[in-house]
Amino acid sequence: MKIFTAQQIYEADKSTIVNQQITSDELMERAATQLFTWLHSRLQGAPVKIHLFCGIGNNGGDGMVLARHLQEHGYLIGVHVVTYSEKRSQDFLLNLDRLKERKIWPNFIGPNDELPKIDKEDIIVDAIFGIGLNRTPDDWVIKVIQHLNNSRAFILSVDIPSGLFVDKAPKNEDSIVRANHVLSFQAPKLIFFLPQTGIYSNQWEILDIGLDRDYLNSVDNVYELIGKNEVLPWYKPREKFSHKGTYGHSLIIGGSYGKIGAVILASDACLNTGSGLVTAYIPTCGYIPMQTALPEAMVITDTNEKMVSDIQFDITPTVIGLGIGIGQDNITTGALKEFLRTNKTPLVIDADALNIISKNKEFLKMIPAQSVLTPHPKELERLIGSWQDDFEKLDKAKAFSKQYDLILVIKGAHTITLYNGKGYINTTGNPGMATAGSGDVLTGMITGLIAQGYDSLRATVFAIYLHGRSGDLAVEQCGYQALTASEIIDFIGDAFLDLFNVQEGSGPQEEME
Ligand SMILES: NC(=O)C1=CN([C@@H]2O[C@H](COP(=O)(O)OP(=O)(O)OC[C@H]3O[C@@H](n4cnc5c(N)ncnc54)[C@H](O)[C@@H]3O)[C@@H](O)[C@H]2O)[C@@H](O)CC1
Ligand SMILES: [K+]
Repeated sequence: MKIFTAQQIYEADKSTIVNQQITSDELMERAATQLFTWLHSRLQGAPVKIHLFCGIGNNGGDGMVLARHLQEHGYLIGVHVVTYSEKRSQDFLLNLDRLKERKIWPNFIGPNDELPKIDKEDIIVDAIFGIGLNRTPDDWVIKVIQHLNNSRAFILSVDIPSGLFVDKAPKNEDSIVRANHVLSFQAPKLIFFLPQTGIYSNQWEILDIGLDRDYLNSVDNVYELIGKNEVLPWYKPREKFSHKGTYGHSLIIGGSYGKIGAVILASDACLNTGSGLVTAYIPTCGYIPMQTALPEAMVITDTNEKMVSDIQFDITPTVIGLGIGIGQDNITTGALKEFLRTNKTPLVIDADALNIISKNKEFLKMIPAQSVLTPHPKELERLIGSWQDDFEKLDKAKAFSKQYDLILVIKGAHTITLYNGKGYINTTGNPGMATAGSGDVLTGMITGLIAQGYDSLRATVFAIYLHGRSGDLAVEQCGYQALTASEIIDFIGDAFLDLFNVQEGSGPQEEME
């Protein structure tokens, strides 16, 4: 599902008006009627007080239309207009008049006015600012926003929580409405998925307001939301006359004394994702545990007992997963340098291999093009430097990925894969997956898909989806706290099966938890 910039949404708005031969007022009516239908189907006429806080732009206009429909259906409403500017939009004014015609007199709030009393049992509709916000609201408007947040009433935000920008980071966190629920028009917004701004939308939902399909389909979007609908077409069915060689040979290089488990997890995940063969390359201390824990995997041992010291093997792997549990000893750093100097096989690089590379940036040029890097936030910072906010992080990460022609994964609640100037935002997964070894499992899964012939970008995005889905299915059985990396592996098969389950799923249309 595409994610659009504010500019693209305004363009879609315009082309809808032209191609569907409607007025902007009719489009607003359509959007706000959807808001009303949503609310009405849940409230069923309940005598709860609904406070509508409206701005003076089109977001406020939506609020005005909603107020009219609510009043026509007998709801108990209070309409408050936050008059933060003289430049009121035409459609706002039109709908203000329509309210007045129905003898509804809004309460106009200016800089020095007393704020209305809100009970915690009331409902607030937040239609102060939408995607048109272009600077931090004035201090008195921030006070109004704080008043809403402090009321403890349920807040329903129209389009986005007021105070958030669509394409940049907010400057003052007090200036943002903390929405319990957001009804967003037509398409999800990037801010829902970034850690700094996502916290303001507890839940979000998309209302399809029928914007021009042709225009939306033709738009070149930077970010895409990845759910089942996006990954399912990529799935490669197994051929009847295939054999294990058809599905590639993955080599997992890593491990050190005390960290052999990481390689076991990655290798196990790799096998469960469908890699035809898996070989682990580990220090000798790991030989027995590895062979015992995972009889399906083959093992090549380093000459060093406790760490990887000299990477030598006589197999021809399809892909190599590198760095899990490998440590950062100088000996291992030297081995990594030697290995990278001659290696031509695509890599999936994780954990301490990333840390070693961060300390030796000259190694970056030796990584084969379109290899995959899977840093967690600290590792990412070591690679690309620090950032001011999530938007700068994305820009820096995109530039890094372009510079070295690498696929860069930004792990988080919504893991984002960056490549070639584009970003793929994952929708599966849950906080139970923030657990030891979860990343090793992901590395094994990405490696396993590349082994089977998925191109590196699709393999990465698909594996991240499946990894999250495995975690979501696992958590239903064991709960958040008891979810371990091994449990995630146990559910990889179910995550594959779930791709073909049409009743359930984790499409991006679903509400967030
Ligand atoms: N584009 C679409 O598809 C549709 C948009 N609609 C609504 O229209 C909204 C966008 O409306 P607008 O573009 O009028 O913008 P907003 O209603 O978000 O903001 C109002 C205006 O205030 C001004 N402003 C920005 N920051 C300010 C600040 N800090 N202090 C004072 N004034 C400030 C700007 O001129 C801005 O246009 C959407 O979020 C949505 O709710 C809907 O009516 C349905 C159709
Ligand atoms: K809003």
